[in-house]
Amino acid sequence: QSCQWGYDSDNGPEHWHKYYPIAKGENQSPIEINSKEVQHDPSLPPWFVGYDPGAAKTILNNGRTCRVVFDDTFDRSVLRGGPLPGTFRLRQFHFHWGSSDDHGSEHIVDGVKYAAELHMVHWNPKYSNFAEALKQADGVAVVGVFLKVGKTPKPEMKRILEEIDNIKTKGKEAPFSNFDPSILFPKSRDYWTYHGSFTTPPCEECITWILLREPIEVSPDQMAKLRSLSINAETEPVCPMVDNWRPPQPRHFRMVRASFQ
Ligand SMILES: NS(=O)(=O)c1ccc(C(=O)NCCc2c[nH]cn2)cc1
Ligand SMILES: [Zn+2]
Repeated sequence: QSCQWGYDSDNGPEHWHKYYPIAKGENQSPIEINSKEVQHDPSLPPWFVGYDPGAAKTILNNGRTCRVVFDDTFDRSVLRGGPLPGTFRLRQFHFHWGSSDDHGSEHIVDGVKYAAELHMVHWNPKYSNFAEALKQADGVAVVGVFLKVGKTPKPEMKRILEEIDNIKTKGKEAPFSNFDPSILFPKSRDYWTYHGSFTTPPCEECITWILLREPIEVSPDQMAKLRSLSINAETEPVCPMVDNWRPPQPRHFRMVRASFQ
């Protein structure tokens, strides 16, 4: 189907606006973070999470990313504080990564592209559901964590990467229980925050981004494992799931605030 968006030259980020006009909006994500231009705001409060490991449900390959889904039918796993008005419910987390270790993140910091970027997606329960929340400017909050390649594997990634063998192709899903995603956070809580959008179509401009300054470190083998996912269904020719990132979008008149000095 021609409007099936993706990351190839014929359906990638340069084409998205044809079916999803918001993609050319003035509050699009990702963006480049330039330390010299951020507004240091010491009054920005710390953010907190209270995640219930029992809320984890499944891990799936949707043909574009590897996503872990949580029960968000009540305030079971929540994010609050920081720039947010009230508590936001954790719905899912997923990743974006490159075809090699030198690129793959969506946000770029002072010219640095990380190998991957983890997005923890939360929505504002003052709206009746996620579909309603994504129509509101304060509807969604995403915590972004950069993945940097180093020698030491991140043991907390083990569970996720072990499941990958069961969800190699598009549409595959496996049970994924008893997982507290806060173990994936780095030590520091320092963050940048700005108002933006989904980095995938329809690119609604409903997201308060909270980007953690400190990357987590993963090993080359762990990155290779992510790259062993395929975008095709089981019956189709193999097509590796790599480079599922959107390039930076114009910042326009948006301010990026830093919680740290
Ligand atoms: N990369 S990201 O910005 O964190 C992000 C987070 C969540 C979604 C998502 O849940 N998409 C399906 C539901 C939907 C969105 N808009 C209309 N339906 C997409 C991208
Ligand atoms: Zn994402």
